[in-house]
Amino acid sequence: MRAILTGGGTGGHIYPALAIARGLQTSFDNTEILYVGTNRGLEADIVPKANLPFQAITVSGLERKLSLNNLKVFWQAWQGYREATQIVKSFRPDVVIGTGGYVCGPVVLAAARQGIPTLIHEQNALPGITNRLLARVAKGVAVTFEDSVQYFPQRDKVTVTGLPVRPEITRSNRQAALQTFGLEEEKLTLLVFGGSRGARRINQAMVETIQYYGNQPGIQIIHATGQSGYQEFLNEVKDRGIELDKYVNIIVKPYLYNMQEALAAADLVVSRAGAATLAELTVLGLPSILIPYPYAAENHQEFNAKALVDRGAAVMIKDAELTGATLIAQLQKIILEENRLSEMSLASKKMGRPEALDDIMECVKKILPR
Ligand SMILES: CC(=O)N[C@H]1[C@@H](OP(=O)(O)OP(=O)(O)OC[C@H]2O[C@@H](n3ccc(=O)[nH]c3=O)[C@H](O)[C@@H]2O)O[C@H](CO)[C@@H](O)[C@@H]1O
Repeated sequence: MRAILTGGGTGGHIYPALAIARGLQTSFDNTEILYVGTNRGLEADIVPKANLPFQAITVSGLERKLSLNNLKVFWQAWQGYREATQIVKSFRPDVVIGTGGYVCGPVVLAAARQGIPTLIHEQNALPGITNRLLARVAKGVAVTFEDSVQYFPQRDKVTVTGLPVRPEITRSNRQAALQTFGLEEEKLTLLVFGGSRGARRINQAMVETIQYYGNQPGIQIIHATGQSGYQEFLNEVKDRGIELDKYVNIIVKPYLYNMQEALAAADLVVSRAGAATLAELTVLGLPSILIPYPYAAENHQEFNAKALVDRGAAVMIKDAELTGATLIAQLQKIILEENRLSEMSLASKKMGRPEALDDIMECVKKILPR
């Protein structure tokens, strides 16, 4: 099996592509993979580190408002398309898979025009522009959320597969995880983080929240501030006269490298609503309070959050409404209401798709010539 994978810009498009690459390597014989991205996207750094061959083409993203710069973008897209055509011709893939981001456009299009089976994977409830356009030419469309099916008029091509999570996420054990953090088993564990880079707004609300719950019996908190927000958070805590080291039930870290353990320890999560995070929460059946990042493209995180809220798996607080007080009020409501946590947890688990990678592999098999 020879496959080209493409997708990029941010980690959100690259990690699913890497998971799919691993899936192909285990599901098909003699798999040879080529990853096509741009030199400016994060993929140029991440993909070679994952030991996959990488080739770059020239493309850049369209500005969402009318601008002269977009003329240059169109020219580059044309150039990128010609480069992609050459790459596809010389690599001769059996399949081309795109996971979103503008680099997918020329690559999937070039493959489709050469009659090569193409699959796209969409991570968000509100599909990105590139994927919406590519759905017309792709042979298969795999989506993460049931809610995004409606945006693809080509219904018969669409399969709801979910988003593959890192394998270690489902392998961790609660008891061992609590031990790692030095936390107690009979307390409710709240995990708070704001996506991979942290979220300043969440950190600000957490100052008051930590003061409220500090040394309260029955609850313990793990809070990841994000690398860049760590010092600022500590300063704000100090300015408020809070002595963090006196709170035995609060752990503050810049980043959680062992997220699988933090999730295993958690009973309730407060976070942004990125697709990877939500896939992890639902695969583990974790209830959550979601605060969508309002500046994500086309506000897609709010659509992601809504998918969980509509099914009773989460509660949403809009970023603009987030304060220490609104967060504490929502937390108290969920914690105190009888059976609320277990009902949310059940609803979350129902949305989880532990077999996402297998289902994507089925989509690949379906589009290959018999
Ligand atoms: C800001 C933005 O536009 N983000 C987008 C980006 O998400 P991006 O990949 O940045 O964010 P996600 O929320 O999807 O993923 C964050 C990942 O970081 C991990 N983590 C986080 C904190 C920590 O301390 N340790 C740790 O390991 C989480 O477990 C998760 O796996 O692409 C996704 C898929 O297109 C979109 O849904 C997101 O909206």
